Amino acid sequence: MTAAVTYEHIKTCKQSGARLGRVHTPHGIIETPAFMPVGTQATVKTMSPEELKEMDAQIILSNTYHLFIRPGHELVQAAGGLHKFMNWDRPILTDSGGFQVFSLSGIRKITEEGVQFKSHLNGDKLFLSPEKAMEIQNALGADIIMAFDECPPYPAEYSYIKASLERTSRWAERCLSSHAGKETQGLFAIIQGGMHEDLRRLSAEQLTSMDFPGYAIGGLSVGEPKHLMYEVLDYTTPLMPVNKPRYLMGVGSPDALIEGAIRGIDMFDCVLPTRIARNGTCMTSSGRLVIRNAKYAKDLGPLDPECSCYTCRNYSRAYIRHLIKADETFGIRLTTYHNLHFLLQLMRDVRKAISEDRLLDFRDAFFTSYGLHEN
Ligand SMILES: O=c1[nH]cnc2cc3nc(NCc4cccs4)[nH]c3cc12
Ligand SMILES: [Zn+2]
Repeated sequence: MTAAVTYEHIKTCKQSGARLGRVHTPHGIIETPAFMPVGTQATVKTMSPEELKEMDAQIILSNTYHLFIRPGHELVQAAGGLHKFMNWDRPILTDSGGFQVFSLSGIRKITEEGVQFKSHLNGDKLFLSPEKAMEIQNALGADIIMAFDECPPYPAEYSYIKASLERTSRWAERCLSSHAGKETQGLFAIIQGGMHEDLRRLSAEQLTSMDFPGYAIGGLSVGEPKHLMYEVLDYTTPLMPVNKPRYLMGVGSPDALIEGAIRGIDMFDCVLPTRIARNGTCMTSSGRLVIRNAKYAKDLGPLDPECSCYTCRNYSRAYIRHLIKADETFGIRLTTYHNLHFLLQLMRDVRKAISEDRLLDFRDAFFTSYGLHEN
């Protein structure tokens, strides 16, 4: 039986080594490199599915941890699964919950079996394990699901990171066996190993020997300096199979998306565009713009003169600033729409630059205009 999720390599950029590809899933094809908007609680905050399609979001993310504690994966399953529940008929990826347990719930205890923790909502004692994470993600029905892993804290002792990645590999094995027979979903493993080349190699070897349909790089975008993240990518992506999707978790900012693509990454996700939109910070072609700033009070121009999105075609900075200052939800909808469109458009431009073998030139031009000089 053919795997539910497969990678099709289209071409490699002659100038940068970045690759153009397609990820085939049961709910459609994803042109890569791709940015995935995050819809943690079964919604990309304030956006409708129609608006997400309008900006051509190809795939969105949702979170196992959040949907497990509320409304519960059984309810979503009874509603026909996550696609039906949230009226999204394109691909969905769910994270496995491990990372959210560590970043959200206070009390927790890690054992070989799994993780005991308290719900950050009501303090209920809960438990997640590789098997439980597979049961939940199977009930939710996402096209791509993630193995249950531990993202070690940053920084952490070498010995802790080594022991943790070895357990993550044993957990990956358990995910594979409990997922067996449910090939309607593609199960990706997550490479750990902190910022150590030998440990990244060890994790990659252990996981690629188990033959997953796709591989993610975890343990990054956890507070480390950007140059360190790029260094880890420099020696980790070459360890990953060329014929499988490569997903960098939790990244990111416009510069990180471009630098990640140059290093062979195919898929990215980040809460940044939606999160900063809620306090009125916008990504524009000449850098970040904080709309609350008084200098925009009478500015009747668009958020970004270079942008063709719904927000920039119909509303002024003065109007959006007024809405944000007045705490009007429509203001957040307009900044969210623009920020998501900005990153989705950036990835369309990246794919075009790869197809024309000029991604390094594109990066230099983008960084100059965005105000990112080599630091
Ligand atoms: O190793 C990981 N395993 C599974 N999920 C993750 C999600 C991740 N998201 C970020 N960074 C983005 C952030 C989102 C919220 C706080 S940091 N880094 C991440 C690492 C992992
Ligand atoms: Zn715009």
